[in-house]
Amino acid sequence: MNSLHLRATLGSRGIDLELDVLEGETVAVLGPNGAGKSTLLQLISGVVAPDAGIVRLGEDVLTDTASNTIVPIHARGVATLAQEALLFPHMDARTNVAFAPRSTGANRATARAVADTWLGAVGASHLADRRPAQLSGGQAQRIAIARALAADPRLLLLDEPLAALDVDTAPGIRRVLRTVLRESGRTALIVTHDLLDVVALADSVAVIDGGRVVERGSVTEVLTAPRSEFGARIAGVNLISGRAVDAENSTSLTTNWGVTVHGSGRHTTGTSVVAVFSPAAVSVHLTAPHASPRNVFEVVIEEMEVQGSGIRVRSRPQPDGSPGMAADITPAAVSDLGLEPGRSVFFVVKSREVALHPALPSAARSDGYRRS
Ligand SMILES: Nc1ncnc2c1ncn2[C@@H]1O[C@H](COP(=O)(O)OP(=O)(O)OP(=O)(O)O)[C@@H](O)[C@H]1O
Repeated sequence: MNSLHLRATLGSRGIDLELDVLEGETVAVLGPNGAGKSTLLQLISGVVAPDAGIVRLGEDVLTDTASNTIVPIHARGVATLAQEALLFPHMDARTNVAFAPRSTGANRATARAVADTWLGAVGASHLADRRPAQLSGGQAQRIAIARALAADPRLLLLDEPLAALDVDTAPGIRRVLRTVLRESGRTALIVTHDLLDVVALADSVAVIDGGRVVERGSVTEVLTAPRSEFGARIAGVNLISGRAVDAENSTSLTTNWGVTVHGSGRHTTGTSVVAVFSPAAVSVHLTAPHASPRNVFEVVIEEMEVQGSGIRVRSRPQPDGSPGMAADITPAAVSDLGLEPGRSVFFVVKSREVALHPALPSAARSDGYRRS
C-alpha cells in the first residue's frame, strides 16, 4: 500500500498541515507564494522535520515525532523531481539514471538495463551518452524524470517540474509525466501554478493557504465548485463568501459587509456558504436594472484586460479584502458603455447562474472527499 497520511506542524514556517492521499492518486498542490507547498514536500521527503506530527506511507511510519522516528531521506521510498534537473555534471545521462538502482544495490549490468528502460520510457534513449552540459533544459528534465523513476519510488514528489522550461518544451514533458503517472498508477504530489498541469496530470487538488490545506477535492469539484479564494482564482470563477439566510424556496447568502447574493442550493441558515458564478454570466450596466430574480452589485471598475476574444472587467477588491468580481463582456459592449477603470457600474447576474455551496472548514477535508 502506498497511500500517504501526513499531519504536521512547523511553527517557524506557520505550518499546520493535514493531508491524505490514496494509493495511485496524483494530487495537484496549489496555493499562493509562501503558502507552504514546498514545505509540504520537504516534510514528506524528510528534508525537514516537523515540530510535531506523523508521516505514514502505507503501513510504514516515515516520520513520527512522538516516537522520535525519522527515516533517512534515501530510505523513505520517496523521489523528488525539482524545477531544475540537478543531474550529476560529470556523469553521462545513462549513468545519472543508473545511479538510483546502483545505490540500492543493483549490479552494474542490471542498473544499466533499468536506466535504458526508463530512458526509453521518457523518449531519451538517444541522449544516453551525453553529459548534462550537452543537454537542453527539456532534455535534462527528461533524464531527471527517468532518474527519479529508476529508483522505483513508492511516492513521487514533483515541485513545479515544468516551471523552468520554455513554452515549446513544456507540453512534451507534460505528456511524459502524464504517461508515467497515469500508466504506472504511482502515488504522486505535484506542486504547480499551471491549470494545464492540474487538468492533464491530477486526479485531485489540495489548495494550501497560510500553511493549511483550505480545500481538498477532485479536479472537477475544485474547478467547477471551488470553495476557497485560490481555488476560484485558478478555476477562473467568481466566489463570494458569507452566511446562509432563508429565502423563499431557496437560500441566499449575506456577506459580512451586508450584500445579499441569491442563488440555487438549500443550506441551513447561519452556516458558512460560498456563491460561485462564471464571469461569463455577469453583465455590466450603467444603471441598476430592476428585473428579478437577479443579483445587482454596485461596483467600481479596477481593471480591464483582454481575455480570449472578449474583455474581462474586474471590480475593486471586496470590503473584506477578497478579490473583486470579474465580468466577461464583448469589446463592443465595453466601447458602447464607455467603461474604464474607476467608473461605477452595476454587475448583474441571474440567481439561477449562481450556485451556493457549503464552505469548507479551514482544515483538511477528511469527511466527504472521494476520488472522482
Ligand atoms: N528554508 C526555510 N527556512 C525558513 N523558512 C522558510 C524556508 N523555506 C520556506 N520558509 C518559509 O515557510 C513558509 C512556506 O514557504 P514554502 O516555500 O513552503 O511556500 P510555497 O507555497 O512553496 O511558496 P512558492 O510558491 O513561493 O514556492 C514561507 O513563509 C517561507 O518564507
